[in-house]
Amino acid sequence: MSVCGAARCRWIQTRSAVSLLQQNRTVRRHSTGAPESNVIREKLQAFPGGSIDLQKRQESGIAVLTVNNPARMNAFSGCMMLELEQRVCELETWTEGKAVVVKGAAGNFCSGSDLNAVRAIANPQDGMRMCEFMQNTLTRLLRLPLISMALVEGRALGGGAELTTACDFRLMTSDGVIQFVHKHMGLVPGWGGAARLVGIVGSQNALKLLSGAVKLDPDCGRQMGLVDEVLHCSSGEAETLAHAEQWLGPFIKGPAPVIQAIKKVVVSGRELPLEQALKTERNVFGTVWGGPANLQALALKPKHK
Ligand SMILES: CCC(=O)SCCNC(=O)CCNC(=O)[C@H](O)C(C)(C)COP(=O)(O)OP(=O)(O)OC[C@H]1O[C@@H](n2cnc3c(N)ncnc32)[C@H](O)[C@@H]1OP(=O)(O)O
Repeated sequence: MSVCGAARCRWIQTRSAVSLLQQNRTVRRHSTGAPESNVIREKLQAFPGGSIDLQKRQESGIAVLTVNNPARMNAFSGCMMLELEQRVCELETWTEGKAVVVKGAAGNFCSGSDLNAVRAIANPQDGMRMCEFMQNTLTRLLRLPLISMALVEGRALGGGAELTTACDFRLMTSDGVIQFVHKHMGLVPGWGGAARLVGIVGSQNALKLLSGAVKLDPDCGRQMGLVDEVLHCSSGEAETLAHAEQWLGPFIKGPAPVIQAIKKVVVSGRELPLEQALKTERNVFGTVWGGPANLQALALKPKHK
């Protein structure tokens, strides 16, 4: 990414954090004086491997974000965590976009954080820094003005299961498994997955999934409300992705500014206290009222002229 792009990323990150939840007013600093986020960035940089690939399809307005580290079942290396932040940043400024599909490479979703990296930074301070970094990135992913979907083929384990909860929808292939394996690792979710899971399935179900480290198959996932659709397709990744894009079809029909506005009012309704959510809704309404799509729709209703 260019320096300009990186600066814009930081600006957007700051702006969205301030405008939406008014969090992080002060930059926490390490004893060296460097911002905490830079301390963990340097540490994560030391763990290479894999990539986070982004393909933006201008014609459909759908982006495909791929967690790509098949030799380690798509586990997140440190560099991949940093790359995810960059990719999310690119999506934040994609004004023509409507949706993003998050998937794993080579028929698996993601096996969480790379256990080699975890081992090397296995102290509470670095653990908390890494979690804060991933929480920020996944919160930004969930707040994108794009409709997001986790497409779970194969396994979504640990941090991989948490990643699925940072999307608006979850689709699973019939061989898919979502498992919050943290308990088996002597851990709890730390990338915001527990908080989001409670929001999606309720505290009773979340407690069962986390304390039982339940291997959730697609049908149980649907019953619990974690999974929105099960895809029964057998001809490989491309066909599965095509099915997922087809599923998104009705929700992304229409102009990008309207789809993005819809997502924005849902995010504010989901996250903000009512008064603030209502204010945001008015502001977002103002961006589409009298806009091209609105005027075009009015022109198609001659009876009401
Ligand atoms: C945020 C907190 C977290 O995410 S904690 C991490 C949670 N994740 C885990 O505990 C998953 C650990 N992995 C496993 O249990 C198994 O590897 C799973 C994914 C079930 C696959 O088993 P199986 O089909 O037998 O393959 P395998 O074990 O031989 O794995 C293939 C190669 O991939 C690697 N791998 C897998 N997961 C990770 C991981 N999270 N970090 C680092 N490496 C991972 C395995 O080590 C194995 O590599 P290699 O072929 O032995 O070099």
